[in-house]
Amino acid sequence: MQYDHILVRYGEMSLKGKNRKHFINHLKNNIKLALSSFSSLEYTANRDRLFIKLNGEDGEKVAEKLQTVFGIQSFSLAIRTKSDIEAIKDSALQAVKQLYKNGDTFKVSAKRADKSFPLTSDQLNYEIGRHILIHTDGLKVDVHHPDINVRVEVRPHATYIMCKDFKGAGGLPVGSSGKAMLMLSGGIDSPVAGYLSMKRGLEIEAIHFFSPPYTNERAKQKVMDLVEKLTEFGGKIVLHIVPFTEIQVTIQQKILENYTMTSTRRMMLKIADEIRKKRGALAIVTGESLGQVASQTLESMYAINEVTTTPILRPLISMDKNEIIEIAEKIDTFEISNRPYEDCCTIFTPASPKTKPKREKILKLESYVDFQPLIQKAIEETVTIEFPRKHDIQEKIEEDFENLL
Ligand SMILES: Nc1ncnc2c1ncn2[C@@H]1O[C@H](COP(=O)(O)OP(=O)(O)OP(=O)(O)O)[C@@H](O)[C@H]1O
Repeated sequence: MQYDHILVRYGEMSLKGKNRKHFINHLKNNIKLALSSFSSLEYTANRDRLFIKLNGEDGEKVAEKLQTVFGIQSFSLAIRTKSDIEAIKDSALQAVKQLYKNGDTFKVSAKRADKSFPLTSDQLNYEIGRHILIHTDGLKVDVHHPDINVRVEVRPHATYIMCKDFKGAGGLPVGSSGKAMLMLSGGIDSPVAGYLSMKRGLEIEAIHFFSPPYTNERAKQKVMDLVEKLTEFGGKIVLHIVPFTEIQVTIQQKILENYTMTSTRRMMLKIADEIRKKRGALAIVTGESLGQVASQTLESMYAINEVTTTPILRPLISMDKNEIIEIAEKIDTFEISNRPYEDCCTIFTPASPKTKPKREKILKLESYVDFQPLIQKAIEETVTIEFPRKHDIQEKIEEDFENLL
């Protein structure tokens, strides 16, 4: 007997009383997007579960994709049957027969969402367990550490039998906490910051500052590949590529050398905030971690942050570099970030940037330069790209189709 459904258990959001519907809708849409290459799937959701009908799609392959979707606590491959004790016993037996090997142990964990069902959960455990024992060889009961846990959920319209469970990605559905702008360099940290904000339910739009000819097309491609990778955790991501050369060159020419880095960061933040307003987001996310480099001391953050009152979210603030790298490896961005193409900050970094810049001093230094027209021009010339790009989806569908043949 083949698995014909996947039963999804919601994560933390099931705690959030009034917002539940809103969370479930986001989750359902995100799941549909993540599984869009499996065209036969059908979805239904209720207050505590989401059901995916496989309609012949490969359950294991669907499960692999589902594991990256935030807002899922766990999910199981399931067999759906009638809510009738004989049908349940028979399906449970078939499910176990597919899985067990000689010497394995099992237990039955039955739950009734339908309290009018004539047997209690304990009676169900007993009846189903007995049936399995009678009709198999070399299988024993172990209620504490079984090799196979046969979960049975009796619902009013059907019963689901599950022996194969998967851990979900946890967190909240992307988009359910609103939208923020992610300042994305080509480095290791900012993609990880993006991933962690998505985990807490934020939809992100990425902003990258690009300084041709000082930075080349491959540096831009690296950022696009990072965005593409992040879409695996939450569907669509818009990337804004801001031409930054004129501003950086002006800073080099007009600002005291050891304050150029502070000024560069301030200009980036100002522009990011303007784009944020246009795009209707409520926060800016960065990959800063306290004390990691000159621009990330508390004094630097104080001087840089002065340009906006918008909340700046720094999910990595308390993390050590090796902890950040561990996540980057897990989410598969580390290798992309490690490609050798430099971004605009690396190239323009002064020999000895001020680690404790003074806010008053940078304000004074910048007051001699009219940055506003340059900022406006950079915003007007910003290029916006949506990921995953349409042709990527088409290619993916074609690739999957070829694999089927
Ligand atoms: N070219 C850029 N475009 C967009 N955001 C940037 C750029 N450079 C830096 N940032 C933002 O500023 C943060 C701090 O950058 P910085 O270069 O000081 O630190 P980092 O530890 O090297 O960060 P990362 O590994 O993300 O590059 C980055 O995490 C990112 O959010």
